[in-house]
Amino acid sequence: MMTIEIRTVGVLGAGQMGSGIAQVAATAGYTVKLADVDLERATKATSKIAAMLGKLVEKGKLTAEAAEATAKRLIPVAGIADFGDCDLVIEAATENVDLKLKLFAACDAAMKPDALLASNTSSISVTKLAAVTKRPGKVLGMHFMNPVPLMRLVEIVKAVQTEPETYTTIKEAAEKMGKTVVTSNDAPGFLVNRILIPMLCEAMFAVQEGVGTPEDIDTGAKLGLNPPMGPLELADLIGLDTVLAIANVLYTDIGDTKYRAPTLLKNLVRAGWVGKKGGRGFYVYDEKGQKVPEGFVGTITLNRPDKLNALNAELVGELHRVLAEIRRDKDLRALIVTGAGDKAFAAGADIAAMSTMTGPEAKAFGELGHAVGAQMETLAIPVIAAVNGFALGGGCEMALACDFIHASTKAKFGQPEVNLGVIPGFGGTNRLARRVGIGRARELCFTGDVIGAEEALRIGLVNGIHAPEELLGKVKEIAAKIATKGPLAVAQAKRVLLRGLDVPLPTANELEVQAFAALFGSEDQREGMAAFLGKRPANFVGR
Ligand SMILES: C/C=C(\C)C(=O)SCCNC(=O)CCNC(=O)[C@H](O)C(C)(C)COP(=O)(O)OP(=O)(O)OC[C@H]1O[C@@H](n2cnc3c(N)ncnc32)[C@H](O)[C@@H]1OP(=O)(O)O
Repeated sequence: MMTIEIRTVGVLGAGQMGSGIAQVAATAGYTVKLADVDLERATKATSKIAAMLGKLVEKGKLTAEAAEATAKRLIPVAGIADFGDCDLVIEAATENVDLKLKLFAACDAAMKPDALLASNTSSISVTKLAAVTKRPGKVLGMHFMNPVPLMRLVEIVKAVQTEPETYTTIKEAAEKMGKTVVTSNDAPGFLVNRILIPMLCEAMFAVQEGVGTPEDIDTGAKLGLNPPMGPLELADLIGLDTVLAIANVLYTDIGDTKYRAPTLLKNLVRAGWVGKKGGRGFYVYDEKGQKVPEGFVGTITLNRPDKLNALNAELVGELHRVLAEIRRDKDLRALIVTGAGDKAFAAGADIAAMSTMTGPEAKAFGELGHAVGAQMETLAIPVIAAVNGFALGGGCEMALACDFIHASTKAKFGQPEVNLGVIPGFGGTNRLARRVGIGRARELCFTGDVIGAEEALRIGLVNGIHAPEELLGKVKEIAAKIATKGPLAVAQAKRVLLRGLDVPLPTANELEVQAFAALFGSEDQREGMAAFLGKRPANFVGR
């Protein structure tokens, strides 16, 4: 039987997999028609692929001419109806059997009779897909790995109906795309997932049964077996919902309980913790998808909401004690300070308590406030104020003692002590002047004016403002980001920035040189630079 010569490839689905397939097919010299639910999505994906090709040119991995020619071969189309002249269509839609059956029937109706039809499915029976078409002999599975341009494997899955010529033609096409082919008969999970999914589930059973922590299981697998990634990290990357769906296919279709999904996996998916794409799975991820070490960010909440968290000696003393404890905690990498309730960070020192203080008592109270400020400034870890409402008087001063401030759009700042016949006593005068400049500090301290979040942002008192319901989440993201950096480096940066304020510039620069040099030879310096050169994320340990 004659087989078709492949010149034009249709790719259905412009997501990560479909775009990757379109890229490698166009790079191999095929004309590629890329379709999704509408032309806009297909066009966006095509532009993204062109940008990706541009990056390869920048890195010297592709010539500008080759990138331009490849981009020209990529044609976004409105939908399946445009696949009429395609010699091969590769379906790369969401892993949903009903959807794929519908798309297969639609492709079959739109395509010329001798064209071949492949699915990128990772688990759905290709035999079942072939059966809804009028060309079952020309159907097979073409399971690419993610990310398609980088992963060398394509798993070709023969449906029961697949004709030998179809297999040969597709194998040649995959090889022309630079892939190594392995061949699987149509069985649950095919080859790769039949091996992979039980392995990932076994790692999850180990967590579920308390055999080890996710970190130890992944480290054990990486260092003991040498894969680039641990099983739980990989499960998070694939998506726990996808892992569960494939595990369910294996269990249902093979019928052996050894393929059952762990309850832990089901619960994580029920919670919406589907891995990297959802920001949380076995690990927590920041907005860039970088793993955030958990337990490294602490939060102190000023908790006296009925008095707008006004700072009496008891609360300030407690704050001092907790900060001393935090100083001894070797695991923490960032600290957040915020206020309880939705109205105040802290509305100042407690006026009722201060109203009866003698001069010496006020001195002791002021010294206690200053001791807390000094504690926060000299902690090795960054302290971030999340100002959720009023930060007046001592409240503003506590925020100023933090390394930097983010605030809710509802926040209000001020040093209104002059209204009470006193002045700021917890460091407000000088820290405010250092933060916003002497002129603005003078005006705020002399008038007792209260300013809103926008103005605080404008004068540089706060670094960012956020919707009230988003404030803590945003600050946690910043703290989590800091927690992924080298703790020794962050500590030195904090120390030099603080001490540099009090000395002449040449001395400050000398401090910087000393701190810079002191970091060399640390485990973290070696790890950070090796990670950059090895093109992998760094794993800092704080030594
Ligand atoms: C060193 C540091 C020094 C010297 C200082 O910090 S001096 C204090 C500087 N701060 C202030 O002057 C602000 C005082 N508070 C206010 O002006 C207002 O409370 C407010 C504008 C912040 C909010 O007003 P409002 O929404 O109307 O709320 P209330 O005033 O009714 O407050 C609710 C309860 O909290 C008590 N409160 C508020 N701030 C303080 C404070 N700094 N010290 C003691 N108690 C405070 C307030 O009295 C209310 O209590 P109750 O009356 O309900 O018992």
